[in-house]
Amino acid sequence: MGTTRDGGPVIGVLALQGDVREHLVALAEAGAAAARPVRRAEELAEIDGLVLPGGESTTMYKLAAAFGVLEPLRRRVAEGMPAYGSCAGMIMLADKILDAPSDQETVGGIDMIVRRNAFGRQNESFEAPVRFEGLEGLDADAPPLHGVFIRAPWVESVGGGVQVLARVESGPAEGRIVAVRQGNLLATSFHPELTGDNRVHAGFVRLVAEALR
Ligand SMILES: NC(=O)CC[C@H](N)C(=O)O
Repeated sequence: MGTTRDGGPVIGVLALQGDVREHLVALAEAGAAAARPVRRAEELAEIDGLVLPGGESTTMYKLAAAFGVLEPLRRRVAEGMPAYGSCAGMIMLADKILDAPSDQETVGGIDMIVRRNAFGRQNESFEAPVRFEGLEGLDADAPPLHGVFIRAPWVESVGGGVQVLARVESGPAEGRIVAVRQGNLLATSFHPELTGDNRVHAGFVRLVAEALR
């Protein structure tokens, strides 16, 4: 889908709820030709890739269903449109979720089980360095990302086609998966959009550009 545009890909941010503005800024800084909010199915047809922001996934799901954007979004993701989800957005991209209301659905696409609010009360919000690999510009030698975790999910388990990009490196949650990639789909438990370090967004912009070729 999508057509090549001069100057780089056009990337949307699902703008139903959550930290939309921060992602728009990060995408613009990371080299997207245009970054625009997306609320409706028609707008979804005009983008080359989509970011699903951080926020609250139960609300995001309900609004996506109410705005009639959930099914079209599932279709475009199934057709191969690149997408990146941070935190609540990661939950939205999971094929299966735990500790969510029983009627909460996702867009899906990544063969993983994600646990909401997984880090528990004591560790509800915290910051930690995250070494990230498997995305252009973010190999094992790159300086770590500053991981901002806010009532964050973790990835409980992944299927065979999913690449693990980062794990928690110390503390009680050591070893837990916090970043993954499956094909054109990318997800992080944490919020690079809140840090001013746009390397994950730059990697995503490149991924979208490559998918257009
Ligand atoms: N910072 C976040 O996006 C938190 C995610 C939130 N706990 C949820 O379930 O959607």
